[in-house]
Amino acid sequence: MARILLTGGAGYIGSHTFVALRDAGHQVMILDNFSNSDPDVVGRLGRLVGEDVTVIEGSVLDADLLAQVFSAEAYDGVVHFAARKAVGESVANPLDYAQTNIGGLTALMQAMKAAGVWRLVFSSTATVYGEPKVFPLTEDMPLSHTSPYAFTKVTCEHILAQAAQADPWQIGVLRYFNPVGAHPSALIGEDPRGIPDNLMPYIAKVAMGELARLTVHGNDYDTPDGTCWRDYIHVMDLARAHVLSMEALLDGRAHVVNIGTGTPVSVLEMHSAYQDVVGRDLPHVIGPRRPGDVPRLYADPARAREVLGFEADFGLSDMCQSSWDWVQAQSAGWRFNR
Ligand SMILES: NC(=O)c1ccc[n+]([C@@H]2O[C@H](COP(=O)([O-])OP(=O)(O)OC[C@H]3O[C@@H](n4cnc5c(N)ncnc54)[C@H](O)[C@@H]3O)[C@@H](O)[C@H]2O)c1
Ligand SMILES: O=c1ccn([C@@H]2O[C@H](COP(=O)(O)OP(=O)(O)O[C@H]3O[C@H](CO)[C@@H](O)[C@H](O)[C@H]3O)[C@@H](O)[C@H]2O)c(=O)[nH]1
Repeated sequence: MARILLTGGAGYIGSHTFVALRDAGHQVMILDNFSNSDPDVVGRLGRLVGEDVTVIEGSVLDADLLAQVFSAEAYDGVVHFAARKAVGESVANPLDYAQTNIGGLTALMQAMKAAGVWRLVFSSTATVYGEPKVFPLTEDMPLSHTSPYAFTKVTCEHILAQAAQADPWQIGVLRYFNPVGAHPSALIGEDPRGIPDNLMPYIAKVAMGELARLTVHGNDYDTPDGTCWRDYIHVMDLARAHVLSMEALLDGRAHVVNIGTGTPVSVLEMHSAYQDVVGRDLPHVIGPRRPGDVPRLYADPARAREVLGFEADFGLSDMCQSSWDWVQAQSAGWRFNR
């Protein structure tokens, strides 16, 4: 049993990881400023783990708060989710993204260093591979960036590598591919504000009748059906990867790994799989390409298997089913009464 702090633990991936770490027998605390999450998630996490959950409300940019947090409790490690993640918004507000994502990491690491807490799991992304030409993507490929958001994650990875040269850090970098789906209880899931940018939440809103139709962003890419390939990973699998990552660090095994399934899925294949789960046609039209999209992005998952023993359990229909259960539960409003 380890004592673990999750920054951004009230968010989409953090909340699922909280449950997975608790289920694995660890003691877990959350630090979150709720800038992109609903405080109601705290009650729902309490239901899932069967006892009250307390969240330290505040920012990873607050050095005084971080010093208090690390002096109040002897943590064995930290999983750092807290960040801003909207690519388009990062183009409009690059300074905010640098401040939260890079400044948040350095503030956290300074506080951890002062407290002698050296184990850190970091949320990275497939977007650090830039516009790759060779597939599947392996971890030794060069890093680059096509947005301020990606720049912050590439920079964070460099900072982590440099810090590990200077001090006895044990760091796990997880490069997530496309996380989707929700907890089978439908108590926690992804709750995008406004019109979703991402494919599965968008299809879910079409299925709910909240949006009229999916626009497929381009069908003239160099893929079999002309629509972009991505490597979608169930958030339950992703959450489990964090447990394995932290346990590897407790065992002295630092790592940088892709977390994906290794199976590319096109936009039209995703649309079709969601239709199968819902049991009816979901309207879609073909639109122009979305600026900045890369045609293909999928992982070589071999290193995660070798280093962490991680392999995805869930397939595309499980991902769609859990998303569909989640959005229906949200809409029915019975999530608080279960
Ligand atoms: N969801 C994805 O598609 C995806 C893909 C690759 C990487 N990531 C990375 O994974 C991490 C988690 O992503 P997510 O999808 O769960 O995002 P999310 O927005 O749902 O969760 C992030 C959480 O961090 C909190 N937060 C933000 N700024 C904070 C601050 N200054 N101090 C304290 N808390 C703060 C938010 O309130 C939120 O609860 C992020 O670092 C993101 O960049 C996400
Ligand atoms: O309404 C929509 C939304 C998306 N797409 C397409 O669906 C695919 C997937 O798009 P999306 O779900 O937005 O994911 P990505 O653009 O791959 O980006 C996500 O996945 C990356 C990691 O792979 C993260 O870095 C990003 O933050 C995260 O938004 C792309 O081809 C999009 O053009 C559509 O055709 N119509």
